[in-house]
Formats: sequence, structure tokens, C-alpha cells
Amino acid sequence: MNAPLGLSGSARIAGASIFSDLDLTLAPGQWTCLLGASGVGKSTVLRLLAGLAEDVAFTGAIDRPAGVALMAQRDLLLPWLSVLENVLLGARLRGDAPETARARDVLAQVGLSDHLSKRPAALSGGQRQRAALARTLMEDRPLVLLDEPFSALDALNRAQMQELTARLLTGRTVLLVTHDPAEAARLGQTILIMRPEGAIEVAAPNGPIPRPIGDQSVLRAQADLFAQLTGPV
Ligand SMILES: Nc1ncnc2c1ncn2[C@@H]1O[C@H](COP(=O)(O)OP(=O)(O)OP(=O)(O)O)[C@@H](O)[C@H]1O
Repeated sequence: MNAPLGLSGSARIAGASIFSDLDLTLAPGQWTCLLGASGVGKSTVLRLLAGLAEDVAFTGAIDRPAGVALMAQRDLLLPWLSVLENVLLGARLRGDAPETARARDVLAQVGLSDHLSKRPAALSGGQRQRAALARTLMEDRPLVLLDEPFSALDALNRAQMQELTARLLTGRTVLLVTHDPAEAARLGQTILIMRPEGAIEVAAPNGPIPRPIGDQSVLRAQADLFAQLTGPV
């Protein structure tokens, strides 16, 4: 059931090499954080794993389960649907019967019970991301891809969303793309820095996630990651 997931190979877009010889294995049931310079191909990796990369010429192997959930930086909620309808959207698009009771339960878990009938425009940024998280949880997929989902949030909302997401995605295989060394140090059980010639693994702090922000090992890992990301390649 917990077969290794990941991707190994090389990718080109419109004839230009994006990455080569990348070998990315995701530890089943754990969080892997992927960092790297802008444009190095992190979102391309997520798109390949999600099966949404028709414009990418990929040579290699992709191991992913049948079901993959993707949560992006912009919440991608449909503005004309209510919060509840947005969370039920996947079932509606598939022509499945809506599981309204479960959707209400998931929305309660993310603290949105009082906002079920609001349109996304009537929510705060943090509430919109919680609605997007509810939609991701509703899909109940074994592999969850997170593309900088918290980067547009203020520091307090970001910390709360990191904690909520870590708690609610316990046991899933998660790949989180982030630009934030502090986020990777809090959430990564494996931490990878992507470079054009492949990914390097950086030691993650010990301890269960989400790790406390002020923990010495988290602060040290954050500083190490920052140095690696800004230092000579
Ligand atoms: N449709 C496209 N056509 C041409 N080039 C593309 C296309 N999509 C992406 N690219 C290029 O592929 C490279 C990798 O893009 P990608 O979005 O995967 O990078 P990233 O590491 O996620 O960047 P960022 O951290 O800035 O989000 C970039 O140089 C980008 O310009």
C-alpha cells in the first residue's frame, strides 16, 4: 500500500532544459519539503506528479498513486460558489453524489462552520486558504501536493495554517514546495533543495511536526537552509 512515490528523470519545456537527472523519492506517510531558486522547476515537478504537465517533455519515471490532491498558493476557489459548494466541487465535477455531511464535518475541522454559505470574496485570506484546505481534505487522496499554500498569509495566519494542515494531513504523503526556510524547518521530515542538476538533501530537525517555531533545532535548520539557498551553487 505504501509503495515509494516520486519522480526521476529530466524535463524540457518548449525545447529548453528545466532540470536533468532529478531523483526525488517521497517517504510514504511523511512530509517532504522542496526548496530552490525561482525558476528551477519546483512547480513543474508538482505538475508532473499531478499529471497536469502536457506541455512538459519528460524522460524518466513517475511513480504516483491514482489519486493526487493539489493545493496551490492562490486558493482557486470558484467565486460564484459558496464555501460549502466549493468543497463539494470535486464530487460535482465527477458526477458523484455530494457528501454534504462529510463536507460540513471537514469545514468544521478547519473552523469554517459559521461561513458555509459565504462566497469566497466575503472571506479573509486565511479563511480562503482554510476553505481550500477543506477541499483538499475532502478529496481524501493518499498523495497531497502543496504549492506554496501559505506564502500569501501573514505570519500569524501562516503559523496557524501550518499547524492545522500538519495535523489534518497526518499519515498522508505530502510534497510541500516552499520558498520559506522556516516553514521547511517546521514541517519537513525530508528537506530537499532543488538545483538544475538534481536535488540535494539537507538534514531535517528531529521531532514530530509541526515543530515549534522557536525550537533551537528548528532555528538552526532554518539558518543552515538559508545559507545553502543563498550561498554559492
Ligand atoms: N509554459 C511554459 N513555457 C515556457 N517555459 C515555461 C513554461 N512553464 C514554465 N516554464 C519555465 O520553466 C522553468 C521552471 O518553472 P517552474 O514554475 O517550475 O519554476 P519554480 O521553481 O516553481 O519557480 P518559482 O519558485 O518562481 O515559482 C522556468 O524557467 C519557467 O520560465
